[in-house]
Amino acid sequence: MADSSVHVDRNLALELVRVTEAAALAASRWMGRGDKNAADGAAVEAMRKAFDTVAISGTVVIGEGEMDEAPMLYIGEKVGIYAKAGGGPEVDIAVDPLEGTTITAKGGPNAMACVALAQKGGFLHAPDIYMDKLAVGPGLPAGVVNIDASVEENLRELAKAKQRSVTDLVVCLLDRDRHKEIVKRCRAAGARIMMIPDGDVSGVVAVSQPDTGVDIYMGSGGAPEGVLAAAALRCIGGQMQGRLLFENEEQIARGKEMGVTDPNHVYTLEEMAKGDVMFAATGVTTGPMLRGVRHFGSGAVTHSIVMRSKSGTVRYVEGHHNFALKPSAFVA
Ligand SMILES: O=P(O)(O)OC[C@H]1O[C@](O)(COP(=O)(O)O)[C@@H](O)[C@@H]1O
Repeated sequence: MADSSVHVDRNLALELVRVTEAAALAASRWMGRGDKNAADGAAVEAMRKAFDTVAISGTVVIGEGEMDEAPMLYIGEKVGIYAKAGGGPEVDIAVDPLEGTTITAKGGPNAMACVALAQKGGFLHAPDIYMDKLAVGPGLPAGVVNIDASVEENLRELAKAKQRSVTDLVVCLLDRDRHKEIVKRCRAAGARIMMIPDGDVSGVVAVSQPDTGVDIYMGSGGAPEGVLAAAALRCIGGQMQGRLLFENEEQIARGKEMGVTDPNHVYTLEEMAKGDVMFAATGVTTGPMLRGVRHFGSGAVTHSIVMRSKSGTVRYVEGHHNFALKPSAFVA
């Protein structure tokens, strides 16, 4: 194995942004056109192509599915300049080329293209099932909330740590029937709720961004999205716990193949995304963290974030794309 210090080269930050920009530009062409599969397909294809020019030997560990169900960016696929040639930094990659396919199809807020990168073995190999998630922002005592504690207890402890009342807290969760009980209990405790239609990567990340007003994220969503959110929180700060929600024996067997020995294990942030981690995302539609792609005939403007756990640096990048000089970015 190569020297781990070169695994996540800081110069890769802008390379990652190019990858998420490509996916976002392609997906944005499908905004509001009512076809979530076309939007997703365009993002996947553009992201896959963009990876061909990134100076890594990458392995997709969180991707579009198994090799037999996804033609591109499937779990185990090798990507990057050195993938075939050999050499280069060996890294693991987590992708969600379009986080918020339905949002994009409807022209709603908060869809984005995301990528995370870690040293080999850095990411939890999460099967494509649900994960129960609990997240709070930075600057709080370790273990202030716990996935095994009750909703009421978590709200009480969080309010105490923030020196506020429970009525000041905002809980973010996906608007799903399965969350009715959590919603009922949060409301009964006096907390306020922010329901999002989709896109729990940005829902979780919102706890680390004071501007969003979100204090805590609760509820279940995709496990792959949980790992991506964990990668982002490792960089931007915050606490998160996740528990895989296996629904049947088949899923447990699949989990075992992927290295999950205890189906009830509660994963910490570090267990989901450990070591030196980078996270990049480009907005497809506008949300609290990122502006969506803005098209203007001969070009487009993209807004991206890229961050790294080792340095804690968070960069926002505005890309001005000229379709006359870069026709590949113009994907109709
Ligand atoms: O819609 P479900 O089944 O509740 O799944 C929740 C998951 O779907 C999303 O809302 C959006 O996923 P897509 O991008 O695949 O549409 C994720 O952010 C979330 O983790």
